[in-house]
Amino acid sequence: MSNDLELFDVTIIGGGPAGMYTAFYSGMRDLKTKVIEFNPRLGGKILLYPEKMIWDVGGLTPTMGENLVAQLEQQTKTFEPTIVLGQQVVDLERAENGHIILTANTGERHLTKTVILAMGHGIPKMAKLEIEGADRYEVTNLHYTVQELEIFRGKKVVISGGGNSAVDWANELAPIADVTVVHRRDLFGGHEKNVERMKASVDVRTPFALSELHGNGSSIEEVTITEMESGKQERLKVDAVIVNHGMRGDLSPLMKWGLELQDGLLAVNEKMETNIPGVFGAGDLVTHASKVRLIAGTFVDGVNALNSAKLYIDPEAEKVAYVSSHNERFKEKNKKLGVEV
Ligand SMILES: Cc1cc2nc3c(=O)[nH]c(=O)nc-3n(C[C@H](O)[C@H](O)[C@H](O)COP(=O)(O)OP(=O)(O)OC[C@H]3O[C@@H](n4cnc5c(N)ncnc54)[C@H](O)[C@@H]3O)c2cc1C
Repeated sequence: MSNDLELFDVTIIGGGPAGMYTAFYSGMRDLKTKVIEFNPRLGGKILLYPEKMIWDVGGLTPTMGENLVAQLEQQTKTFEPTIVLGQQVVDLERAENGHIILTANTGERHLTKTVILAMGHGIPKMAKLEIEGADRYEVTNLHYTVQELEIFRGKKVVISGGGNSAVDWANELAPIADVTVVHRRDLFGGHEKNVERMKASVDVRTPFALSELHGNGSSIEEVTITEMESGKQERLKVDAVIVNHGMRGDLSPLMKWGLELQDGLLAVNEKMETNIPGVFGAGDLVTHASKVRLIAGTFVDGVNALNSAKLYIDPEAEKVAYVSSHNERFKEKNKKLGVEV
């Protein structure tokens, strides 16, 4: 059944920051590696915020999302892993010899000794604004992501939502636009510093919900916001509305594959092992006692998952890779960079 397929040591499902960095580290540990990503390009959720500044990745001064994706992509390709784009893995089964066969939505099958699941929240879909007829404005001034900051310059922008993304966009837009944030609770998600910065620089309306859109047929001109308890309403003039009500992904295939979830996420232990031998998890997808739900956290998960995969394949292997300066595989590469080793 699987004789015709090329065997890989590690197959990583998901090409976001967790999957990309894990592929690089897999090369450092000399494993034959494949990455399968549903989207036509690598980058994961960072592709949703190409122009946002990222401040909290160690060793990186503030970097735009798209630049971090470019750097990660370059690093991912260091050891020339096989990268498969545009395929969603829909099935995972064990072959008779213990290897694992993955099947994609295209029907293509992939054979591997181990799997690292780095699927974030599955194929993410933005939670839509639950106001009738809102979808007609999606082609004009109702936005679910911010691809380009400049289009909001000098505009009256209402942001609906109170999570990380809403706070981040409010801060990014504050210097160039007149921003009002509408949120149904008083508490906001995200770093405390960012929340403080937002409160100091934009108009924050809580506890309010966006309840009506008033348009001229093609674009929104005003919105009604309603106070949660009193029902008191206000109308605000707007040039653009940004909705950040979170993302909904579908992780139900994981259960079909026999994987255990906890709080809707993939349950892993401190070695990033799932309940299925040879299958590991990393990144936003997983939950464990010391999970850090940030890009930096995905890197640590990825290293631990990969080291566990290495030991699964070869129980005699070193537990971790040596630091990169001691890695044989970098000697040639250092020479090409003109660096003495
Ligand atoms: C607006 C916003 C701003 C943020 N800002 C920051 C910040 O400043 N600093 C920070 O540290 N973090 C930030 N984050 C969080 C950060 O982006 C995530 O923690 C990170 O992207 C998680 O990486 P990941 O690889 O685990 O998952 P993801 O980035 O979600 O990538 C998962 C990938 O898996 C793919 N996939 C899913 N299912 C399948 C399948 N079945 N088959 C094939 N492919 C599949 C998806 O298409 C996706 O590309 C922000 C998030 C958002 C939304």
